[in-house]
Amino acid sequence: MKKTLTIAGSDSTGGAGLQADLKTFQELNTFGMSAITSIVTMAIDNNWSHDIETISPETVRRQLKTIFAGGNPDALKTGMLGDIRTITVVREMIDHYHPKNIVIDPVLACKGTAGILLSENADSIRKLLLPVADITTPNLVEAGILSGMGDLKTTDDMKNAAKIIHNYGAKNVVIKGGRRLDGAQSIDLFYDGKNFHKLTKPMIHTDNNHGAGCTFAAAITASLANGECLLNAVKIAKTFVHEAISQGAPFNNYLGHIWHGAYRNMTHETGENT
Ligand SMILES: Nc1ncnc2c1ncn2[C@@H]1O[C@H](COP(=O)(O)OP(=O)(O)O)[C@@H](O)[C@H]1O
Ligand SMILES: Cc1ncc(COP(=O)(O)O)c(C=O)c1O
Repeated sequence: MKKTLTIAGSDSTGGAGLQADLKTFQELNTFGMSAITSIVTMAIDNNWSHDIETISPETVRRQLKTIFAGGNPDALKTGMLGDIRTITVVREMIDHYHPKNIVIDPVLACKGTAGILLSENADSIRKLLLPVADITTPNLVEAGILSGMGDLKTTDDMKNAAKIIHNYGAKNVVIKGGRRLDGAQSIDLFYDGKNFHKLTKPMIHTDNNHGAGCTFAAAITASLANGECLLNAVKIAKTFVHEAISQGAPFNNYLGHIWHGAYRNMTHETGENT
């Protein structure tokens, strides 16, 4: 049995965060485990504003010790992390146990929030986590922050940002253009330090996209655990999340969920990705 681990925050609505990760891990036939770093709640009486309560770094460390006591996972991902102290604990545990297949989803900006939620974490993610990442999966906003380039508007901007982020030590980078990049296609850009690959799917005109980023990174993680190469893992994840978005449903007036179970009913070729 292949084991997967997420180190991430809780989204009690079940769409994003560690809940999305665990569902995706299971859908892709891996045994999911989680270390919880924070609890996010959203306020219906305050325009769905997000509140983040962080779990103490020592509790995060104890969860990771508990998990690693069963042996290393076959792949792991990080999602929303508390603050620099949590990020430091995660790096220390990675240095101690040397797990393979590390996916860093640098969660700094959430859909449904006006601003950047965790911008102060950007520096520590850059310094402590990118150097140990087999792949990092920023969205367009996060790639702009991590690269220092600010607003990214074109695929050429994405290429330049990917190179800068690769130089910080991430072995591979996939920047999610998603709905933030204008056009009829949703374009993600994969960079392995030498070549660029564009991952393209038709844009879905929907607001039911909460959790898409978490799910994309979790599908990469599970696919790596299953022995796929990085490019294949990213292609599978693109198909997985595309199907999940296309079968999403509204949760309330502010939020629409994707359906993490959509991929299981597909015929499993990786689609038109190039
Ligand atoms: N409306 C959409 N139509 C098709 N694909 C989308 C859409 N929105 C997001 N995606 C895809 O979902 C994945 C997650 O992207 P995104 O939503 O930008 O991430 P995040 O949740 O981190 O902001 C990417 O593969 C992106 O291309
Ligand atoms: C715990 C948690 N992690 C991550 C995210 C980011 O979600 P998404 O995949 O939509 O970017 C959210 C968004 O609300 C969240 O609550």
